[in-house]
Amino acid sequence: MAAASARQVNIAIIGAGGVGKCFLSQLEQLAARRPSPKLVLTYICTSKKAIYSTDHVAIPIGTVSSALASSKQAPLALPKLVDFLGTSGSKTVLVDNTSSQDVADAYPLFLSRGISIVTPNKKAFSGSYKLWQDIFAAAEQSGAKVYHESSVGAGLPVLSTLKDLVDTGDEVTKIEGVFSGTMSFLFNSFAPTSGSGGKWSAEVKKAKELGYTEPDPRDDLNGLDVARKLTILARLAGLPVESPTAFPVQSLIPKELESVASGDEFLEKLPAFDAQMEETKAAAEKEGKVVRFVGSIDVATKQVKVGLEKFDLSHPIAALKGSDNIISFYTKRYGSNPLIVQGAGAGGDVTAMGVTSDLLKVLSQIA
Ligand SMILES: NC(=O)C1=CN([C@@H]2O[C@H](COP(=O)(O)OP(=O)(O)OC[C@H]3O[C@@H](n4cnc5c(N)ncnc54)[C@H](OP(=O)(O)O)[C@@H]3O)[C@@H](O)[C@H]2O)C=CC1
Ligand SMILES: N[C@@H](CC=O)C(=O)O
Ligand code: NA
Repeated sequence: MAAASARQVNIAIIGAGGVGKCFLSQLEQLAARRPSPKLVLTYICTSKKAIYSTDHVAIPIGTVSSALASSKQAPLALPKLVDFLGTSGSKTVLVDNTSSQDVADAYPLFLSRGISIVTPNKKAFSGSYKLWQDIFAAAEQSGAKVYHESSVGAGLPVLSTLKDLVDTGDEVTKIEGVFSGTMSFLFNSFAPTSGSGGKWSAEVKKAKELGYTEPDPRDDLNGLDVARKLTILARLAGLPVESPTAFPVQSLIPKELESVASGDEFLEKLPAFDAQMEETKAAAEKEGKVVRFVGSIDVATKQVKVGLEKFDLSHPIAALKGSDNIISFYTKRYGSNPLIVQGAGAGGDVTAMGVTSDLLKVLSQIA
């Protein structure tokens, strides 16, 4: 076991993809800017490779990408990782930059061993309601912290805003808007309020290249990514939604492509179905409107829904740009003028910013 240090916090990272790489760069800057507590990276892995030493020696953050590429170490199995981190002698924060359900399922184990968690991964908080309860019960029992701001609206202050509304005694009646950076980008470029727009399948490819989509873009196009976000928001607003499939969710996956084997094969075959989305766009245009992918939670009636809707060209949802999300909170205090959060809802840097700011919140409480 390494020597304990009160002013040292160990960091363990799972996942070094689009968001993970941006987080590493923000962590390096943070560690350089803030000498105390000393932030020490002791473990990092992808799905196949890892870097760590049994005596928890600091891994130089700046060289992680090349060191991971040449590493011969395999990742520790999750229960072994819990033991490894739990016996370091220092407070530890796990940063989960994957979209893995297996990692998410292990959160109660990490938390019960006093390991705090920050993550943009939606799976833990939008899986079964039991997992949600187990996570917060484990954190409560051990005092470990868990923050997941980037699981909704990337780095935008969506969860912190909702939590503040609820904690200060406001009554949230409705939450609605555009919750997907990918869907926002797709419809803003495929069906813009002026001009003709690009081909649907080409825009889907672009969204993936820009790092907006889930690792498998079908998880965005089938509406499940938005359904997961609404599940998280509904639970925080006090509705014990059982799962993201417990309410109506519209999928934009063509029927014929529902069973293709991989995301890559899906992208290859998608151009043959561009006409379907063109029809949807033309139907809205006939009414002088544009089509957008939105979601809403009606707290009073307990209704949650996700899907396509048509909007007048002057509507704020129609006028969004790039990967912007717009989320309106209707509450008793705010009356008929909702509190609105708007800005980029996807992308490595803005997502990592939410994770880094969560890390700062944890540090302020544990170090
Ligand atoms: N991209 C965005 O704009 C946003 C993303 N998010 C969330 O951030 C998370 C990461 O997204 P992103 O960086 O784009 O995804 P990427 O696919 O780019 O990266 C995922 C990383 O996780 C690793 N990984 C996956 N499964 C495991 C596992 N079981 N054990 C260890 N490592 C694993 C992958 O390793 P390998 O390469 O070996 O497979 C890869 O390094 C997701 O949960 C996503 O929903 C949230 C908000 C916005
Ligand atoms: N794929 C997601 C990423 C952020 O959650 C999105 O496009 O919004
Ligand atoms: Na957020």
